[in-house]
Amino acid sequence: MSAISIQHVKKSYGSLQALAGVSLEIEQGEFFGLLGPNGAGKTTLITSMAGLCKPDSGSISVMGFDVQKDFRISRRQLGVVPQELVFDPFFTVRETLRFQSGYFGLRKNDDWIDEIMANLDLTNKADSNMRALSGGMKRRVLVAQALVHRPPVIVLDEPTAGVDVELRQSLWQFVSRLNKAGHTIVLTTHYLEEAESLCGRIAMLKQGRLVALDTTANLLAKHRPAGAPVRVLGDDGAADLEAVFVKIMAQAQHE
Ligand SMILES: Nc1ncnc2c1ncn2[C@@H]1O[C@H](COP(=O)(O)OP(=O)(O)OP(=O)(O)O)[C@@H](O)[C@H]1O
Repeated sequence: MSAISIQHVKKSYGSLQALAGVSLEIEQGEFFGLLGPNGAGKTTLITSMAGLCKPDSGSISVMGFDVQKDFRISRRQLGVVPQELVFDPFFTVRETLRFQSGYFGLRKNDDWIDEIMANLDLTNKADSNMRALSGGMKRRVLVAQALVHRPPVIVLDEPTAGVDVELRQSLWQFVSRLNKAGHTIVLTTHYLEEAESLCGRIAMLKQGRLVALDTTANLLAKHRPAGAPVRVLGDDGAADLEAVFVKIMAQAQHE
């Protein structure tokens, strides 16, 4: 069974086609990258996976559960870290996480909440009000919120936008650990060096269409600019994937 199965998904907003028929299987245990320029349809696809946006046609299942027909159980399989900073300013961090646990019917979740907070360096902010936190701290709480119900699949929509180096590193260490523990990770990011070093497989979207889908290693090998030296993945921290991305997007323009 795939972690996420996307079949022929189409979605339009008025005359704008945000998803033009996307099919994609993400296997359990993958660290999967969903890349594409602004407006490519990444967030629309993610909100559709979470059952929060209803495709015009096609279907999506998460861990075998259809997101429309089995909304509640499929939603439990998924932890989504949204792109926008959404929070209730009157709750403390701990209250926010308890409230989120309650949303999933979980009581007595404090041990896990403590563990998540410790991993995200939030412990000393546990009793701070959300409105008093910096943007980066709020983002950590969003990540924590996505994890309270221990979902097997974790989707991160640009989690490192506007985040400092330290949080990025601790966030990636934590997410990598979750991946090693068996969680499936789906990541969208505009930081291609992050995708290159973290993701085993990558899909690229452009104007609602899938224009590339392969392992990161294959994408790098196949689309390497002619004459460029072959390098070990990530050996100097340079974003080779950026050149690949630009090339694939330019090719897609002419199709
Ligand atoms: N609620 C909405 N109403 C109208 N148009 C929308 C809505 N949500 C998204 N769109 C449009 O659908 C297209 C895809 O948007 P989406 O947010 O999925 O792209 P994205 O790949 O996540 O972009 P970004 O990298 O900027 O976050 C865009 O052209 C966007 O303007």
